[in-house]
Amino acid sequence: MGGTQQVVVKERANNLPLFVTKEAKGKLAFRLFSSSIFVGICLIWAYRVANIPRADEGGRWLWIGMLFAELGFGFYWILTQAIRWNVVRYHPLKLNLSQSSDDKLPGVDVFVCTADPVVEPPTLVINTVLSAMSLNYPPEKLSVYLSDDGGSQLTFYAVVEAARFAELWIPFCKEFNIEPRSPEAYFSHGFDVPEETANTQQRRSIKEQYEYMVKRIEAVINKGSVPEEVKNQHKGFSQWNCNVTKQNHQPILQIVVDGRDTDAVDSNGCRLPTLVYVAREKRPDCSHHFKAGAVNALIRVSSEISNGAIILGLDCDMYANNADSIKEALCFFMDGERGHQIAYVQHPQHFDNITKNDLYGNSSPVLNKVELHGIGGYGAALYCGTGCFHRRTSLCGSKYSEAYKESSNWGMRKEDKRTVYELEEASKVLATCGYEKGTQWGKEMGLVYGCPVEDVVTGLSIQCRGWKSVYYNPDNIAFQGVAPPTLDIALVQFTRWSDGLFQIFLSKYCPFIYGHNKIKLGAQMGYCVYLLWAPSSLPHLYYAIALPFSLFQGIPLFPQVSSIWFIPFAYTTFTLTAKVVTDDVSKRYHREIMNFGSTSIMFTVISTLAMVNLLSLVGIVLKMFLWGSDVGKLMPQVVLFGLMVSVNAPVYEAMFLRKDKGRIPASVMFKSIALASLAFFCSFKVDPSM
Ligand SMILES: O=c1ccn([C@@H]2O[C@H](COP(=O)(O)OP(=O)(O)O[C@H]3O[C@H](CO)[C@@H](O)[C@H](O)[C@H]3O)[C@@H](O)[C@H]2O)c(=O)[nH]1
Ligand SMILES: [Mn+2]
Repeated sequence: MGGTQQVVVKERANNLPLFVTKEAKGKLAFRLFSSSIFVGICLIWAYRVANIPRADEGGRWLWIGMLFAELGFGFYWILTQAIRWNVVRYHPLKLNLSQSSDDKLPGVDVFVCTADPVVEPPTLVINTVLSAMSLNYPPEKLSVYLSDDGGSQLTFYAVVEAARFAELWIPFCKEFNIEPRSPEAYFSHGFDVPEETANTQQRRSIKEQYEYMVKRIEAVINKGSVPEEVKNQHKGFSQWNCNVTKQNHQPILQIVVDGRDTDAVDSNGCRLPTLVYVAREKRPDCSHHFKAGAVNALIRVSSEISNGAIILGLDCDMYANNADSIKEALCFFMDGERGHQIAYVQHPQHFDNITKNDLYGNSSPVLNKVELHGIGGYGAALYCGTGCFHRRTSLCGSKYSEAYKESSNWGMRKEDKRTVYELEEASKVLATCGYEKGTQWGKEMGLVYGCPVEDVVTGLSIQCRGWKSVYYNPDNIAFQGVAPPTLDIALVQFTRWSDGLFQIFLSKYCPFIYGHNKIKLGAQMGYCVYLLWAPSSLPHLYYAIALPFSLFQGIPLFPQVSSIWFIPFAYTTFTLTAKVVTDDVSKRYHREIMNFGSTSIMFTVISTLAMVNLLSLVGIVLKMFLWGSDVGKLMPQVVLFGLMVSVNAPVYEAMFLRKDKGRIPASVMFKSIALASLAFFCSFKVDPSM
């Protein structure tokens, strides 16, 4: 081949597309179906408005309430259509990327956040760290940072142990190409190979080493402090003087593995990735902004040490499952045509502890498999906090510009001649409390402060600076986390999210205002599906309350089955989402039985509603059988009501039948019976005609 020809071939290889976009199947069918539902909704609204009872008729206010509830349902439904209308999927073309050489690849910094050694045990944290260190990527371009908001030397001790174990674990992972890359997940899933191969022997030996390490760490945790002889083995421990507490300490920072060091090698003699432990400064009089503050400190610290152009953020329980996830993400960022527009690539949150029936609805299949693709179709994938690859520049506040297309010299890393000590001291300054004063950190730079769901609002502000984002949900799951295993933890999490998301809607970040002319209308609507998640519960609540009362008082709220007006109602299926339906009666989460067991106010609400339904049911049955009352004209309500009562079955069971510790406590039960009876008999007085 002549010289010119060679150049042409090379150029073409560089210009190969690195990802493709595919539209979801069945788009037309969906759009037709969706339009027909819209017609149904309009008919329901028309029916409600046209049939409002006169002031002298019963049930006027109940009816007007229904009108508002159905307007609410309908508008929310319209918002949800925005994220189903245009579902697209992006597919990376990894083989095309592998045609460009390693030295073109950008540096990648992985951030792992932990906050408390009790709630988030150090062995869990180091499994995430180890899984990140062993990702398939050139080690001299990979750095892992652990942010420890617990400021705990127990966690630091576990990290020191993990660094040593990494020397065995990384070559093992790469030699046998195993997945998942978290040792705990790998060994606990029982990958038993029948015949004695080199792999089995080596696996057994590494498993032993792993278990031995876990034992050592647990012994130290049980003791509550690190023994003197262990402390003497690593200079890092000297940073914990007697004044260090979780809320009050100087910045603590230790480069545990220095990736520049040619002597930092694994058992095969290959270089190790950089590993850094950071506990940013904490002072009682200085707000630390939770995870957002921790991530922003890491952004600065990492810019001093490795300055990777790509940042992967992981919660401490999200281990890497797919070993090639970095290269897949790079396909999006490095695509010659569109890559320069992309600020981040978000993976869904997957959990490895989901039970068969997904008792608390944690796996959110509609969200992960449809909606997030749908909003991603507008180039506006949500940033969900964990499992997300960011471009450093866009995360640090820069505006998008076409000029990025020309200037993508990813591979460069500046030569740094400073000693580890000098580097550590320079980095500590960036992790002090005072550093952010008077700067744009927490506003235009880094993660946005002041909202419990800092991630979503940060993603929105990045998009409003002109960037695009990609949602990517590969079959080979990239990251796996831990879903809340009890109902109250799950509810607290949902409350924090729905509350925080609604705050965004009410703030200056409301997508319709903040995103106006900056992101597409469909994306604005899509954001609002989540931001209005909390108020969207109000129409549900109204249905749950109005239905039993109206039924007991004999007020029809729906057209009779024989009426033509019944058709649109039957078509829209406004039933309550049956997240709690399970007939399993075993005790623990893995045996899939609901765990109430606490006196949380949320359980009082749930059981009071269930009691209102139950009392009405008793009332209706009495009316029918004792007084021979005709419930024919109430048929649609009776059906809906029957569904509602059956959805509540686990609640009745937990109140009256169960004896285990997960039952609804007696105090909650009595409270809810009292409240429900009160509400019930008040309504009884209001309408003496029944
Ligand atoms: O002061 C804090 C508090 C939390 N974290 C870390 O933040 C992560 C998420 O906290 P967690 O308690 O697990 O909350 P989740 O509800 O599971 O988090 C989800 O929701 C958050 C927004 O509410 C996102 O930031 C998370 O990425 C997302 O996984 C964990 O790694 C924590 O260690 C800190 O580093 N510092
Ligand atoms: Mn979590």
